[in-house]
Amino acid sequence: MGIVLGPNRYGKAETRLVRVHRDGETHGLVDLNVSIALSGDLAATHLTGDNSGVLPTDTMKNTVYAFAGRHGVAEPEEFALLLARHFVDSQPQVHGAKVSIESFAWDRLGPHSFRRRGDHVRTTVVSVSAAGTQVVSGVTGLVLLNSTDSEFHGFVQDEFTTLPPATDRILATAVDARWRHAGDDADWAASFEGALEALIGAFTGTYSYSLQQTLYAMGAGVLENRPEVAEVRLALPNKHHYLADLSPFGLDNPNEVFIAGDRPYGLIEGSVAREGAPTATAEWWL
Ligand SMILES: O=c1[nH]c(=O)c2[nH]c(=O)[nH]c2[nH]1
Repeated sequence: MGIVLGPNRYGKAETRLVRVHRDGETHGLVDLNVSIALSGDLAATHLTGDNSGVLPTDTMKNTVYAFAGRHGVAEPEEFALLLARHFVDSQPQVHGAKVSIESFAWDRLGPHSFRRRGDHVRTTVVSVSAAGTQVVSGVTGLVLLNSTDSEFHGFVQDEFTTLPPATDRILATAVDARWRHAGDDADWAASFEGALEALIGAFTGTYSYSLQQTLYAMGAGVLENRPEVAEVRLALPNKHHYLADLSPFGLDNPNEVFIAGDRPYGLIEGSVAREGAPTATAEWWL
């Protein structure tokens, strides 16, 4: 029986970096969680423990801090590109680099005071290899709710179906969205803000007959507003809200009192792409 080493990669996960940009009295703050995964000629260390081609993950962590000091940290996409290209260009045995960054936003309270924004997290995943350079931006944990303009009926009924048709329900989700850029050069800040606005606008502006329909509208909204984006992928948990039965208390409930469900939840996932856009050069998501 032959045994072979399969695909592998390694790197430092979740390097936490806070960078203060001191511009006189007024400071800027960048707060990142950086994960690096390198792939390439790594068979020797797996098969014999020969580490001559292994750049320590500790060095990768140091590189994050060194680059933050030397170059500053502007947009996460830019910082991820800088790191990914560095590892592929400087290490002949490294053929692919994937740098994933979570960015935590801080709102300004004063020239040097900040309050961490508690809701969504901005994400980026940059992949550099001979196949190309791919930049994916995204957002996770963006919790949205419409208290009306959502229906769900006309669905399949089988012997196990008990769900009543809904003609006026709450639609709520925690958006996990990623969008793949056609190129590797963009105004990353404007692109992110525009995509976020398009996602929110499509969620709030769609009269929905299913979360699937809302998902498509959100993906299409990003593509319509952001020409630099090639494909949008979304994972939308359906945060169910169940109408509370108040009849035991002699009360009616005209769609006002709800039980916020926790689990299980519906999970609606899908991709919306621009026809003719460049295809992905690295595995990304879904
Ligand atoms: O928007 C919805 N899509 C579904 O597929 C589904 N299934 C379900 O039970 N409720 C819902 N709601």
